[in-house]
Amino acid sequence: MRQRTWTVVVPVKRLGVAKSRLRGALPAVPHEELALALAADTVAAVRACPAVAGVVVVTRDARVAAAVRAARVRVVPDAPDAGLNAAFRLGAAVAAGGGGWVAGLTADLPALRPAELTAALHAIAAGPPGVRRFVADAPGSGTVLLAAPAGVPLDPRFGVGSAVAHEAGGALPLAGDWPTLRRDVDTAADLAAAARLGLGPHTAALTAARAG
Ligand SMILES: Nc1nc2c(ncn2[C@@H]2O[C@H](COP(=O)(O)OP(=O)(O)OP(=O)(O)O)[C@@H](O)[C@H]2O)c(=O)[nH]1
Ligand SMILES: C=C(OP(=O)(O)O)C(=O)O
Repeated sequence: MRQRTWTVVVPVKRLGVAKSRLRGALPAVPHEELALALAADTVAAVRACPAVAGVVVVTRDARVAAAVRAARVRVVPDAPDAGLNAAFRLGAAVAAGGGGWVAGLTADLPALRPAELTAALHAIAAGPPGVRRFVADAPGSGTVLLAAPAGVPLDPRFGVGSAVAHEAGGALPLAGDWPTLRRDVDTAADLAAAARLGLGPHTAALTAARAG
């Protein structure tokens, strides 16, 4: 897919309350730095994907907004402040203005490789027309990516058990060997698994600081 036909929505929670299950995973690193690094690496990988025309980051956090600002990134204040799905809906409404495909992606994918995201987006666009698709996380119960064709509402149902919820809502699961896309980081064990895949530079710098 050579054309940039996708807008990707990435909600990021306020750093002080984000990724609470990960708190203490890197004892020498302030938790907010770790949460910020995960988001920064995720957004950088999305920006590097040739299929992506734009990124919409939905956040109330000024540090996140400052860190992700770059070409093709639009920061939208999480004005509803009503949870992850409300943030996805807001971002999707903004992204729909682009007129292409819209994808919602979680911001906790620090090992994400642009080539894997590109492959997943390509598979979605080449699949059955008019249908929402999702990519489950590594354990299979959650969702890392939900995609909707132009004109179809994203209808996000993220949260515990979201893979079942998305399928029940009519989205089709996408099979594919994309370990860095599926590797969301909720716990210290997830972070270790992501490190084995290869972390993006922001998160890698923090884990290196711990080692040193
Ligand atoms: N803008 C926004 N983003 C959110 C919100 N809730 C979660 N997110 C983001 O959505 C992604 C996936 O959510 P979770 O894995 O549940 O993250 P979390 O709520 O920060 O983590 P826990 O506290 O451990 O449950 C993370 O990258 C969060 O930053 C929200 O209310 N608003
Ligand atoms: C937000 C989700 O889950 P988790 O918090 O486990 O990443 C999800 O998978 O929809």
